[in-house]
Amino acid sequence: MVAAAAAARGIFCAGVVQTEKGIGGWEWSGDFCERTRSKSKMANSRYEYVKSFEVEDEVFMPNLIVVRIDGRDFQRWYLIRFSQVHEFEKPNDERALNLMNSCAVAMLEEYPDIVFSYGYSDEYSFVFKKTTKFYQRRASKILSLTASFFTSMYVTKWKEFFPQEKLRYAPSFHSRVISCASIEVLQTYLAWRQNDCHTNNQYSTCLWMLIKSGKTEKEAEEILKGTQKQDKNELLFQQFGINYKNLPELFRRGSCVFKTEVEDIVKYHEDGTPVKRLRRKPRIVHSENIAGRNFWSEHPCLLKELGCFEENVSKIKPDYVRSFLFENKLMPCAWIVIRIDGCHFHRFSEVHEFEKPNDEKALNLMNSCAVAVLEEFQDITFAYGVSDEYSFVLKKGSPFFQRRARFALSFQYNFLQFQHFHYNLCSEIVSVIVSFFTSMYVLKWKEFFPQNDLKYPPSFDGRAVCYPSSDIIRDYLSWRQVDCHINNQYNTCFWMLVKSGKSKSEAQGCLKGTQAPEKNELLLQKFSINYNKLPVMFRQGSSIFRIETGKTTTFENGEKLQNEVIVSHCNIIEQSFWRTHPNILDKEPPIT
Ligand SMILES: Nc1nc2c(ncn2[C@@H]2O[C@H](COP(=O)(O)OP(=O)(O)OP(=O)(O)O)[C@@H](O)[C@H]2O)c(=O)[nH]1
Ligand SMILES: [Mg+2]
Ligand SMILES: [Mg+2]
Repeated sequence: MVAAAAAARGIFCAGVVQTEKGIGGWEWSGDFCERTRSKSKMANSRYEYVKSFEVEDEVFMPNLIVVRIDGRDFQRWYLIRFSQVHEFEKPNDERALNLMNSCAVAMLEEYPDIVFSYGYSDEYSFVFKKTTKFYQRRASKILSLTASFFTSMYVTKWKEFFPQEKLRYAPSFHSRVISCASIEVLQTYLAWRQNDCHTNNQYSTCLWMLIKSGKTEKEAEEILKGTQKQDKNELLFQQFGINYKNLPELFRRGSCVFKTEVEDIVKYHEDGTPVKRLRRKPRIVHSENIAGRNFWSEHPCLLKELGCFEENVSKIKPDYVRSFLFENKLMPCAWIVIRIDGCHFHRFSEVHEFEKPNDEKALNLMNSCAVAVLEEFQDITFAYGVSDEYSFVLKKGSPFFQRRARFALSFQYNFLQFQHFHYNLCSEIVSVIVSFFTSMYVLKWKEFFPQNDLKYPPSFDGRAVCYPSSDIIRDYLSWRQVDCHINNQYNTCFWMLVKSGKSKSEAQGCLKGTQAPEKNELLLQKFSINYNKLPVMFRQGSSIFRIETGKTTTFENGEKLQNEVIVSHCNIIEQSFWRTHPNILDKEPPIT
């Protein structure tokens, strides 16, 4: 396969690979209204074999699916804390918690398969109904979409909860799937999370009271070392006159959101009497024991969609907790691609009136978000984007800690630029990239569409695929560029025909079975369009990578060449591109 691909590269001309079969050796696999609306979606080219590296990650029945999202760097003290930068009140900021709750309500409104959720601090767990078929139960799709939609809501709703406070940088969340083999396991999971809420809240209440009373953080930590629950309650009462039980339920118990039936007035009769209907609406509840039999049995919808709790949880079994902490790892020493794709962007582009078939502003917005991703994550060496998708290539894996150490030595910009992934943790990498990208998309929207409001929050899904060699990673990228070309050529013809008065099905008929040269001919003859003169971004997609600026920065222990992230619209199938930029796939950036 690789040899075949290399042969195709050899006969590449003027930006388009021409073979007997067409562009990039692709063969037409079907005729559809718009190419990107096709059932198979991806073009059928000789590079298509790269799809065989994708692995299935279905969460099989009867496992219950829980997705937990967690704010990235909201707390970890060694990085700039999101909560500190935005001056959250200590230990609990009611506005921040209400914002989290409001996003959780939006989640339940958007995804009917989520039947229960529980959250405190910067985390939220979403429980899907036992029969869910959401995204064919594929773990990475579910976890990425959940993190993305939540992030989108968080950024969108920020102003509502923090009217005085500007978002200083893009918040993002990581997420993971916890699969619970039975309702008993789910019950333990919920008990575990609520127990954590209680323990953390009690600890941080004591800690911050001590700090506010004049102790240093270190002194306060020392005082609390080894204390039991009862000791902490005593400390609060004796020293600060605080009865822990009287603190707000929101802080002590966390919040759950689930749907209950409420009577809604839908309209009024002529005589003024209301017409009421029962509606299922998400409700926020602060229950003392969310894993208790009593609480669960009070809510028929939870019993129906998830099952009933046989007994109360007497002890949180450590073996169960181990399973909650388990995460899938990606293959070591492989190139990793994270491909993200806009969720239902066909609708999104219609609602936001994107130009057809290509909207320059929308593509530039995607590119700008991808640049931000490369600036944030040094481990990403290359990105390629087209339409509503972006592929991010992570450097062939060296161990996470080694990388951290190396970059710590050459510390050059601000801290934010030196965040790395817990290397092989699949859900961590996928969710963080998708979430950060989404955050950027919402934040940057006005910069690219100053006249148009975002009508609803966009979301993206993502997946990770490992490729063992740089030849194959190049074939992967070639596959995406061939796809870009095929879609663009088809869509350009299709929309020109439609704009000239043909119906969509007539346009489809005209293009049925046509090959690349015929489409170019059609554009030239009928519309005087030279396909190769169309904007290069539409024809070749966008590639993003770092180049050296030629400048250096001096540190105590040496010098480092500066680099910058650039967007380029070039042919990445050709050998010449990779020869000109050997750093991207072949060697690590030089550090002296
Ligand atoms: N008009 C216009 N539409 C675009 C543009 N970029 C992306 N789109 C739309 O986004 C869609 C992207 O294709 P897909 O990702 O396959 O479809 P989707 O609707 O996002 O569906 P899922 O990805 O399965 O959720 C295209 O079919 C277009 O309808 C653009 O620049 N202009
Ligand atoms: Mg899409
Ligand atoms: Mg797409």
